[in-house]
Amino acid sequence: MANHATVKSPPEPSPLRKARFFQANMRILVTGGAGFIGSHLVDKLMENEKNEVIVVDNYFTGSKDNLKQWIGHPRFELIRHDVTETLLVEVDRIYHLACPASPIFYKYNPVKTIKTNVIGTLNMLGLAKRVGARILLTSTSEVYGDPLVHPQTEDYWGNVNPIGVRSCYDEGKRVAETLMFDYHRQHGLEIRIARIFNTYGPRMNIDDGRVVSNFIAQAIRDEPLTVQLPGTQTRSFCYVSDMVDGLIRLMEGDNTGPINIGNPGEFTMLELAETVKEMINPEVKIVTVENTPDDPRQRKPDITKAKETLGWEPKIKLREGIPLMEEDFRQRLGISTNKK
Ligand SMILES: O=C(O)[C@H]1O[C@H](OP(=O)(O)OP(=O)(O)OC[C@H]2O[C@@H](n3ccc(=O)[nH]c3=O)[C@H](O)[C@@H]2O)[C@H](O)[C@@H](O)[C@@H]1O
Repeated sequence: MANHATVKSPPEPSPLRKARFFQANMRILVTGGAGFIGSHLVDKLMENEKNEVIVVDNYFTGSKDNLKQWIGHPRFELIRHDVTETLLVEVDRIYHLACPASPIFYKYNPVKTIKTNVIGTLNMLGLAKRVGARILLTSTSEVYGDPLVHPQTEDYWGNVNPIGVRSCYDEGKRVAETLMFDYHRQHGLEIRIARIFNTYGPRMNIDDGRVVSNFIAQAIRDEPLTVQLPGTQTRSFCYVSDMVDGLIRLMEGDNTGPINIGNPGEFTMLELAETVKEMINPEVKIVTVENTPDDPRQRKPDITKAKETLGWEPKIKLREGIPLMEEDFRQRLGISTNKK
């Protein structure tokens, strides 16, 4: 038998060995990641090349448009999914944001809102337990209801109407917090709870219905700014990049929370209207309109805990944030300036 194998060429490496697999250090799920805060959080998480980000969203208030910069990116996945249904994905971190946040939208289908907060959070906790992920819930300043303590500290238990039109959201988030702590105590889950105070910035839905987006859109469209009565009610507005920074610090720190994340700069709604008028359209009218039931009269976060445990405090003042949002709204509305 002739031996033909005189010169042996090395064996071809298998296609699997040639392929360069992406190795994520951290696989992160963001529920509600196509929404306003969610999409800014995704932008920040994607900056880190070691992160792989999976977004689930049902697009009720979120939009693919907010994530168009990432669609097709090898470290990014987008899944149309409603958190009231179960989900199984292998992840290390879960940022659980999914829930409509604007009163108009969360009151539109209150039963669905409470299902999202209760069943949605149960499903995400079940997932966290199964895959051993750390989970962060974005709760809300609304858990304080119409607060009798001012500013609000995390140990204040709140003043919430359990049967009011806002309770699908307020009580829903309160149950979500309870579930988080029960899973923590009963199953040893790693949990984080952020209590988010009114947040604003680019990508808010133009017809979202919340006050900053309403006033900015109205000023640009030259329509009267609608201050809901009495106009002396207060809110404290946090710019979205500060919020995202706080959420990531909370997730990666070692305090479970709850921790208030918000900007303590407090304004009445009349002051906000005057500020928007002065900065965007000095000619625009300010009118007063009826309010909705159970509107909290005052709200301002005490952020001592965030400062001490996360080394976090907001950087962007309202007067710095408004022009950034104005620019985004003008682009989307296709209105360059008010003055002809
Ligand atoms: O913006 C947010 O992050 C919060 O928005 C809502 O809370 P709320 O404070 O009621 O938000 P807005 O609807 O923006 O209302 C704020 C105040 O502005 C007033 N408002 C609203 C809209 C408007 O056109 N004019 C106006 O004066 C309302 O009466 C209220 O007193 C949600 O319930 C919170 O969960 C969410 O975190």
